[in-house]
Amino acid sequence: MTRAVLSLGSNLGDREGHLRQAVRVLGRCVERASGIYETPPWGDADQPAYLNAVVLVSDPAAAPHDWLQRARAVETAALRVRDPERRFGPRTMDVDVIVVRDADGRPVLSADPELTLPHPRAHLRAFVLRPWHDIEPAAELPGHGPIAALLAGPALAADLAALSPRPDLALESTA
Ligand SMILES: Nc1ncnc2c1ncn2[C@@H]1O[C@H](COP(=O)(O)OP(=O)(O)OP(=O)(O)O)[C@@H](O)[C@H]1O
Ligand SMILES: Nc1nc2c(c(=O)[nH]1)N=C(CO)CN2
Repeated sequence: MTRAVLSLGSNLGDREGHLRQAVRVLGRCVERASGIYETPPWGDADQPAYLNAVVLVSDPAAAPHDWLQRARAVETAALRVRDPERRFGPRTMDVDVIVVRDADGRPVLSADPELTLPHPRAHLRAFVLRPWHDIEPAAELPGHGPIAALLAGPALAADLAALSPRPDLALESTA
């Protein structure tokens, strides 16, 4: 049994459609989904704005690496093409595994480059922490403390101010 926090991002094509497709592909393991934010590109400014969201997922049968496999399946479903020249470049779909917790709620720690846990850049990314905080306000990022404190700190203030909630969009169908 593991639970995970997954970050979803898209800045090419039907961005909202890609995020909604991600939720569909992840299926019944999605426990909670955040609202959608419009966010300026991080790490490589010369690309369109992203839509970002976060989902909390759980599965009695999933090991930590299964979440990476599922993340890749979601990216493949959105026909993501990797550009080796642009590490943080544009993409139809990006799914990052932010944290994984075991059945007792303990965080899984990993230095494996294939699956580093927690995600090594999550603490720098308002586009991850803000939607995550909306759906799990008391969450902690192992090694960095409460996400509420990270969001209140000076390092993320400018990025946070540049995020725009998109209440006109939703991850899950309300029909
Ligand atoms: N926690 C993690 N979540 C997702 N991918 C990870 C993680 N830890 C390591 N990786 C590895 O990172 C590699 C690059 O993934 P990807 O192309 O999605 O990176 P990126 O989205 O460009 O950058 P970033 O990981 O900073 O968001 C993948 O091969 C994957 O195995
Ligand atoms: N705003 C924003 N910027 C990014 C994102 C993302 O999801 N949102 N993903 C990236 C891939 O590493 C690089 N930059």
